[in-house]
Amino acid sequence: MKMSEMWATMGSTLASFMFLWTIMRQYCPYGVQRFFEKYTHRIMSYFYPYIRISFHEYMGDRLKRSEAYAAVEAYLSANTSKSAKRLKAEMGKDSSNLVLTMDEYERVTDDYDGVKVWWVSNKVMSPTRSPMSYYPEQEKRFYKLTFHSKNRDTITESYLKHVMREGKEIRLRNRQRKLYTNSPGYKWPSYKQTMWSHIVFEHPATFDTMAMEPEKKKEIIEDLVTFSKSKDFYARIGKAWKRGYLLYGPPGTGKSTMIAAMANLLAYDVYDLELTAVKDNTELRKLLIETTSKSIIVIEDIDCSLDLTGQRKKKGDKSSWDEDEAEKDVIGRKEAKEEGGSSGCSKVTLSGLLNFIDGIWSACGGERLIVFTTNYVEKLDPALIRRGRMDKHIQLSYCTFDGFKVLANNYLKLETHPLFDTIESLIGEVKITPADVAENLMPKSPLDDPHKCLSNLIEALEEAAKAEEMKQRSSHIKEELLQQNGSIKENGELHGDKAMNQCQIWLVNDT
Ligand SMILES: Nc1ncnc2c1ncn2[C@@H]1O[C@H](COP(=O)(O)OP(=O)(O)OP(=O)(O)O)[C@@H](O)[C@H]1O
Ligand SMILES: [Mg+2]
Repeated sequence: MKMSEMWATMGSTLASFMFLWTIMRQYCPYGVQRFFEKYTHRIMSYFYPYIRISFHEYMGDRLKRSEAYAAVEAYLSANTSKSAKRLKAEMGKDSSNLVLTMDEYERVTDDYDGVKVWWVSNKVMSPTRSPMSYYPEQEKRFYKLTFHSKNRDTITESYLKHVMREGKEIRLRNRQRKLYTNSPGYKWPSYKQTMWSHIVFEHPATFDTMAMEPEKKKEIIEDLVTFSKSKDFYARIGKAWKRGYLLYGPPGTGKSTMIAAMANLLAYDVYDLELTAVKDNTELRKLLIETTSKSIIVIEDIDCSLDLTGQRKKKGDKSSWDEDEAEKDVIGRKEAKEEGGSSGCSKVTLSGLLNFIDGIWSACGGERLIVFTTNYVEKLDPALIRRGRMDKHIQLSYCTFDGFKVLANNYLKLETHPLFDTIESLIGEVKITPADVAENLMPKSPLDDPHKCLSNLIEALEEAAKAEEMKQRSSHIKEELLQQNGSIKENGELHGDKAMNQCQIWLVNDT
């Protein structure tokens, strides 16, 4: 057979198939269509020099969107949306910019190392399998990649990896970060598979707006950035890619604010784990498995979460701040949680929590920070916070002059002011939290200028200094009285109380 005759035969066979196919699509039931489609493709593939790869949005019965499809979508939206003529517009992550992607049935070309490929965005209608479904058919979207068979190796071994890597990076950059909670306040719909519920994470805190010593801030930022870039290092040393942070200090010193700043620095999601709402260790593990990488798992106020505090009831504990206040606060918080009705039913144990942090399951996912916060670090079980579990311990403390300058810049846009000297000398003498400084710097009316706000702060500092002095004098007098009575050892409590009453009377008369 001559060459020209062969082409003619092939052409007419293909034309017949195309004609048959068109008729089939219009008049035949879906099953018959699928049968003919299958065989048409087989015959065509003998003559067709191109290879096609499909990326379906949903594979089989899986409810989860295919990651490969999402990566291709992101890649095409960034790389080829300029050449596409029909585009879809969707709201971007901060609801202010539009993201453009290829519209259905649109076709674009891409060039990779001199190799040309074609992408088509497509969809088919297929019958729904669920008898409960209201709709008889459902849309199935997919992207189809076409390339010449001579470039098979370049595309399958290199180009597709490039598309996946770039697509995932674009998705990470563009995604809306989420704040997850397992709080029982949310009612889980029965069909919901996950125990986490989420909202968009939009906390404005950054390390720039955090009031703390510049060197400490720099050290923490470097630690975090190094961690986020250490995938290979962790793999080499055979350790799961995660890091524990313990943030401790008095209330209002910025522990929660720092978690938000960490999440913003690394662009991580935040999982706020309410331990008292977790039924038992199994549920805790389930929650852990459901967390994704690039995230911070937070357990706030770990000391009051459960009975994990070991030495809490030990007498004579010295805490870094007022111990009476501390004791009252622990009990107060614990009671408050119990009133909420959840604390009583949790069976999570210390060993369950330790397993959560560094057990075998904690390695799945990778690139995760685990952060505990507490007001009472010395009351925690040492096993819980030993290095290796909580790798970095960060103390957040009362406001320093450096911290004040950051807040003055945040709240009043001031870098210097004649009243700064007074504040510098006062702030070194008193214990005032950044939260209190911030509150004083906040203008209370439209008429409040920076001078007025700084004067408010000076007033608060002077009051705090006076209170501090009173406290010191009273404890000094108390000590003296106890020594005079010489009965500290035998009956310290009774004499101590009497002495305290006496000294309070003297102080009142004094002032
Ligand atoms: N170091 C800080 N830098 C900037 N702002 C701070 C800082 N500390 C506290 N603040 C301000 O005070 C408010 C309360 O701080 P935050 O909730 O972070 O304190 P906390 O240490 O978590 O307290 P708690 O122990 O009661 O949970 C924040 O909204 C923030 O505006
Ligand atoms: Mg907090």
